[in-house]
Amino acid sequence: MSILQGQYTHNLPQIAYCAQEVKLHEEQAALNSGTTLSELMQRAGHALFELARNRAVKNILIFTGKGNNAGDGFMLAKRCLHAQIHVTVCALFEPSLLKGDAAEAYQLFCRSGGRVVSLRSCIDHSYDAIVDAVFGTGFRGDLPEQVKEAFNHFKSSKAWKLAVDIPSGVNGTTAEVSPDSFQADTTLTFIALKQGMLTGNAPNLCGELLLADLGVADAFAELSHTNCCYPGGKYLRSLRPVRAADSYKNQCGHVLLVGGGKGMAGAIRLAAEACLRTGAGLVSVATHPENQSAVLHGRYELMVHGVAIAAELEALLNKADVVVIGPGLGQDAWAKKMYAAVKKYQGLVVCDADGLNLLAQSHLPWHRAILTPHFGEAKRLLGNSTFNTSKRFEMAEQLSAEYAACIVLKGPGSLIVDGKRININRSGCSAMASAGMGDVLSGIIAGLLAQGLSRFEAATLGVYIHGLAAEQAARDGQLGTLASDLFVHIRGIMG
Ligand SMILES: NC(=O)C1=CN([C@@H]2O[C@H](COP(=O)(O)OP(=O)(O)OC[C@H]3O[C@@H](n4cnc5c(N)ncnc54)[C@H](O)[C@@H]3O)[C@@H](O)[C@H]2O)[C@@H](O)CC1
Ligand SMILES: [K+]
Repeated sequence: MSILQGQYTHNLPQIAYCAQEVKLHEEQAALNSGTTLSELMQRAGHALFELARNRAVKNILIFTGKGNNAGDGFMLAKRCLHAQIHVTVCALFEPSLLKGDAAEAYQLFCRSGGRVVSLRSCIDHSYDAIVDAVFGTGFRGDLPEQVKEAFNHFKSSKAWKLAVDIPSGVNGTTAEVSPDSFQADTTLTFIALKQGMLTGNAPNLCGELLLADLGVADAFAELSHTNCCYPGGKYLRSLRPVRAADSYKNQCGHVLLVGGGKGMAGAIRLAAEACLRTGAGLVSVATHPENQSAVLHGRYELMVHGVAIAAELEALLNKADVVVIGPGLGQDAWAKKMYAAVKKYQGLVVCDADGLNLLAQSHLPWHRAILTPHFGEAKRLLGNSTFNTSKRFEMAEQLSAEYAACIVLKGPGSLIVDGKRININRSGCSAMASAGMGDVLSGIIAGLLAQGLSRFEAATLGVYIHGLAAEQAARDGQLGTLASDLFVHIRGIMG
């Protein structure tokens, strides 16, 4: 099927752009491909129509806005009229506000016999599909009240919900999400992936994500810039360390995990076991003397040291290739002594949990570290910074610059930022809100670092393995997924 016949794909590219970048270059990309923006709008309408037809939609409601996103909606509506699909277009803004290609699309719809209606006249009917053609790449800020009212009215409708380009309410550049945004089952996005759709709460609002490049992908890629990648599973799996047949344990890296304050043996044990399962050759634990036998119990591959004073820890640090600090560490005097000793360590460090909370008290950079904050920890690390912390990209980039570290900002669509490079992880539930999940992630990343992966690779592959293992564990049908349920899956994914 050619582009002109409305092609779209489930195979998403491994690169994403700011929504502004798409807006900036779409016209030139069209010209360089021998076409026009008006033709692109027709292609967008055609792709939407093919998608609706493949779903055997019979009775469709389309909400329209005042920009070109609405133009795509009118193109879809016109095709529905011609195909004798019952279509209702509810204009949430006066059509007289439409300009250029969108105004022309509206005229075409009217000339085909279409009429727009108000929200009041469509709320008492039911539809098998509801389409959001209100805002796309031009959206900023919060949704206007009449748009919220329309979306809220159909919130519990069982209709299939399709977002045109981006669900209205999602900022395609920053990933900020307005309250009452459109909750799509499917989003058909155009030309290129927009980074703001891929992280935080935005992926939940997009539902299944499809792409129609409208035949201008190559021209667009030549014109546009991005430092944001969206690596696929095949690439990520290619990063897995491979063990030579004649290797021995001392060649596979030695990780030292520091944590487990009084009465908190579980977190460090989870992190240490994740490290073993990811393939680290030797795994040592430095924990409060009270926890020594609890951490060792049942996992005799670990070397567990009860450590009371900094000098004991320093001796262990000298033997380690990679250090993890934070799981179950606490913030008492013992924890502060351990943290201070690790902060002086010159090698690679993964810092999580209370390690991050102690770091937030000093705000000192940590070269060679990977920091793995969730949203709350990230806010603490940024202190009294006044910028809007719902902007995930800015937040992660600022953390990376301030701490000179690689940042893993956890959450659905985890962001991995190292200097100027940004990855968005594809796995949906890398930071499931259950006890111990973060500890397992820090252990996986350290295990990968120990086997020679770069910070960026270890963080990227680590988040992928963790997310995939969590998804697989959840699919097993347990009531709640336990962090330790991930272990068996980690082995499978590591191959
Ligand atoms: N011919 C073209 O230019 C093409 C455009 N495309 C579509 O056009 C879209 C982009 O079009 P536009 O640049 O017109 O942008 P939008 O259609 O997203 O709308 C922008 C309009 O909404 C207003 N607006 C933004 N945020 C608002 C808020 N919080 N409250 C109230 N009003 C707000 C802006 O002032 C502007 O009038 C894409 O997402 C895509 O769907 C595609 O069809 C490809 C071709
Ligand atoms: K939309």
